[in-house]
Amino acid sequence: MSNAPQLKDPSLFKKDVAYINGEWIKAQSGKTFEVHDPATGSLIGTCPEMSRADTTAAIAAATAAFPTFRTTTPRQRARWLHKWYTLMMDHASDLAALITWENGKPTADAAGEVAYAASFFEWFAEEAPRGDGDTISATVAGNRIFTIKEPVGVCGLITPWNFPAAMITRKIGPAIAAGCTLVAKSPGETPFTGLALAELAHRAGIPKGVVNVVTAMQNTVEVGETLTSSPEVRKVSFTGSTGVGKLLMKQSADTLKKLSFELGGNAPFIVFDDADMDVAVNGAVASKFRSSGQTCICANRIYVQKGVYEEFAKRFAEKVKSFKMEQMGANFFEPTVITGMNMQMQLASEETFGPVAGLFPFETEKEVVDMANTADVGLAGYFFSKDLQRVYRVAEALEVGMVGVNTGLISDPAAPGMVKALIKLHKESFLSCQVVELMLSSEAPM
Ligand SMILES: NC(=O)c1ccc[n+]([C@@H]2O[C@H](COP(=O)([O-])OP(=O)(O)OC[C@H]3O[C@@H](n4cnc5c(N)ncnc54)[C@H](O)[C@@H]3O)[C@@H](O)[C@H]2O)c1
Ligand SMILES: N[C@@H](CC=O)C(=O)O
Repeated sequence: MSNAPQLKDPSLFKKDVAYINGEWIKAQSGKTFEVHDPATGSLIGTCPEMSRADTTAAIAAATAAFPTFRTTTPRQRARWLHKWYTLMMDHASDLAALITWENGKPTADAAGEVAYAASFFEWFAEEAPRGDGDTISATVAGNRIFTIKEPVGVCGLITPWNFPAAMITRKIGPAIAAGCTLVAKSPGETPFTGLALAELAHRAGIPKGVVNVVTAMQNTVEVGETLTSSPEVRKVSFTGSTGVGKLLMKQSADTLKKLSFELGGNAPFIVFDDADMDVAVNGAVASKFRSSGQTCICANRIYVQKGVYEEFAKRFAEKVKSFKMEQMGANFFEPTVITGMNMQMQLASEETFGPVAGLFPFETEKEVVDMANTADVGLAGYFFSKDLQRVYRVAEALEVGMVGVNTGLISDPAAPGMVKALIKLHKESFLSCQVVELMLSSEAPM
């Protein structure tokens, strides 16, 4: 059975070509790889199996484009990003259809991803003109120190299949805003969405060589080695598994690259006795089952205080039972809730990355914070409580980069990863501290 969508604009579906130096080209070897619909296993199409030679050509294009692109005004780069954002929204239904086709996520999730992905271009268009330096008092009387920010250069971007659009745009947005050029390696399982985005970059008028997208499946390691060993590539930004992150960091050592990594998670999700039960149940559903439980910031261990454990488990399981699968089949795993978990079980220490929710009972705040902090990774965490003092205490005690309080959704283009950035208080009051990382070089004295 084929789920091939009828696109309103079929030219967004790019088969057998990738985007280098403003042109749609095949792999130099002529080789291709197959991409399959994860729902049915049927063939979607083929993509170029790019190699070291193709990646080197893409790096050369980005290197040649950089001297001119870095001198464009931030305002002009903001316009390009805005245009790209508008084109994404104009083609939102086609992009969502491509995402569902190659990734398998539900159509509502795919539509949400397109809006989220486009929001990175909108947000970084607004940031582009604000990459100013500082004025600092010097230690010598009468002197002042000025700093300016410069684009770091060619960026190598590597992204995963679980967000075929959003993980690419969250890297390209800041790169373009800062005046960097780039080579993106899209995920082998879901390359067509990234290629459709490249087509929209072309239509937005982004100069040739600024955005290059290479595709590979069998040659993934070779492409990664080329990006990480190239002296022309000044920064690598990677989202994916911790194991591959470690490898890329080692490979980048010889050329001393700047690195930004978003790696695996194992988020604790804590429901205290005093939580608003409706908010907590809805938050757990949103955090655990968004994108079928395949997000790095998914609730992985759901800790529920004993006083509300039974009620929470019943209401949460009822919600999950009411899910309607768009189709059933061998490639789907039914959303599952497991109660009575303990810390010796595998789910307590491993990222599940799927639609399985394990519920752990706990008694005291100290006990749950200790359990939450046993993980060897600390990407995100969530908790639900109406006690304002507990909110600040627990938010600071959790050893994670992002904390959601009374919310299960913390993805936001304005929230930097790996920083305790987002605290959403009960009754919608909102506290946040933002550290915006544009892809800029270290500040140089004027
Ligand atoms: N922190 C985040 O924002 C975030 C987002 C999505 C996924 N993830 C994590 O990623 C994992 C699941 O995604 P995955 O299985 O696609 O991860 P993965 O690390 O296998 O793949 C991610 C990307 O890296 C590429 N890749 C794999 N091996 C490579 C190599 N040797 N050299 C260069 N590139 C290589 C893949 O082709 C893909 O494009 C989970 O652990 C998840 O938590 C994290
Ligand atoms: N980093 C992602 C989620 C990871 O899978 C996000 O932006 O939400």
